[in-house]
Amino acid sequence: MKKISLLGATGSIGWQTYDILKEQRDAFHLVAFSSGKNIEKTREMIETLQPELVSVQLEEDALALAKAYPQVHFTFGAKGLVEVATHPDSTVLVNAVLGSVGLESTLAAIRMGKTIAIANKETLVTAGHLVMAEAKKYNATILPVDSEHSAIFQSMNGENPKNIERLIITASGGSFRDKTRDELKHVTVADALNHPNWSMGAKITIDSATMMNKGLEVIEAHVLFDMPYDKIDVLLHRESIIHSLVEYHDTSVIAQLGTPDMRVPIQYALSYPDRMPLHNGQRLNLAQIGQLHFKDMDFDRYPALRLAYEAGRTGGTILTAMNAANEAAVAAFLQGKITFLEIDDTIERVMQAHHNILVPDLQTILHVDSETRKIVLDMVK
Ligand SMILES: NC(=O)C1=CN([C@@H]2O[C@H](COP(=O)(O)OP(=O)(O)OC[C@H]3O[C@@H](n4cnc5c(N)ncnc54)[C@H](OP(=O)(O)O)[C@@H]3O)[C@@H](O)[C@H]2O)C=CC1
Ligand SMILES: CC(=O)[C@@H](O)[C@H](O)COP(=O)(O)O
Ligand SMILES: [Mn+2]
Repeated sequence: MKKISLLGATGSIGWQTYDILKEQRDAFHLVAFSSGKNIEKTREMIETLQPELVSVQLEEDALALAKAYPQVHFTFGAKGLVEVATHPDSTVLVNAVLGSVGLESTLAAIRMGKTIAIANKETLVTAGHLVMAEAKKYNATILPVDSEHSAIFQSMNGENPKNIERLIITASGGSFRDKTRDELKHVTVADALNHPNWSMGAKITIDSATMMNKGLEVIEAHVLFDMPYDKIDVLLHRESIIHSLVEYHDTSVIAQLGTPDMRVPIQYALSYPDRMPLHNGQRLNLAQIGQLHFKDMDFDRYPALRLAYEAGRTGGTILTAMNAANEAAVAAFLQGKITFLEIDDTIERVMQAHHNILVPDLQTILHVDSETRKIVLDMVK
């Protein structure tokens, strides 16, 4: 029985993790979870899985829940995320919280030697060097949940990493893949949230439309698999059936395929190195699909991907600045404060003005993160 802590339980990844935990009660037990402001889902998860510890974003919600569920311990805010991540009984942390807010709790769990199943890519982008160094120091295993990185991880199974020629990360192209850049001037939030293949949280769906999601994923791959940026390519693949590929020196290419269902990489990270049947999983029928499509990436069409490669190759606090600028700009777009094309412009302006620090410590990263958010708030008001 693996004992699990879960951050971001009420989100898209968190709720799909809940789906797995409900179906696999003999294998997994949820001891602690965090949610944000969605109290209805928080209550459902408490009643179904009966954890010992729950953290919510607001103190008033924690107090109200404590009255309703006296057998559960409640906490809240940033310290609540750390308490859930470091619950003494859990050996695995699933980090499915949104944004760089997940960084400190991840580091705290790593320092306890826990296995980290990480969906929260912003943590790896903003402080990848710290996360991986601490994981090495404390012998903590980091397992990818992001579909592309799970695919790469699975395609590297049993292989010697020194034989890898390059990683090929697939990209669906997002909500606006059939539009020219000129046609993006007047797109709406509702249009942007309409992803062709995946049902995901709002922020990552917008990232997918700007291609910043792929930019974050290139950096995430560099961090997780220790690959140089000139050996990480992005390939447009409309159907999201091939989740990513690894090419080897002998020209062999190994890929992982499947219907687009995030429960597959979530469950694989939980059951690793074993596999389990997936409840109501839809099997891949390639004959029925008929054709798969591929296209080279166009960096002029998707400048956010170019910016991410630039930040990745530079390294240092520019990664934190880029990530925080993106988080703040996407939030501003979702609130109707800026247009879709202003997301890229905002990130580029922040990056151009940034004074880079090459090997930042945690305090520097947290400072750059909060200062960048203030700069963007000022730019968009
Ligand atoms: N969705 C997907 O298919 C994929 C997502 N990912 C990554 O996984 C992570 C989560 O994405 P997704 O599930 O889509 O996001 P969602 O927005 O759907 O969920 C985010 C979760 O984090 C909680 N949360 C948000 N802000 C805070 C905060 N300040 N303090 C505490 N909790 C907070 C939310 O709580 P509440 O809703 O209760 O307010 C919710 O539980 C992201 O890093 C994303 O890039 C990676 C691959 C695929
Ligand atoms: C499901 C998942 O892992 C997302 O990150 C997904 O990759 C988004 O799709 P695209 O960014 O390829 O549009
Ligand atoms: Mn992904």
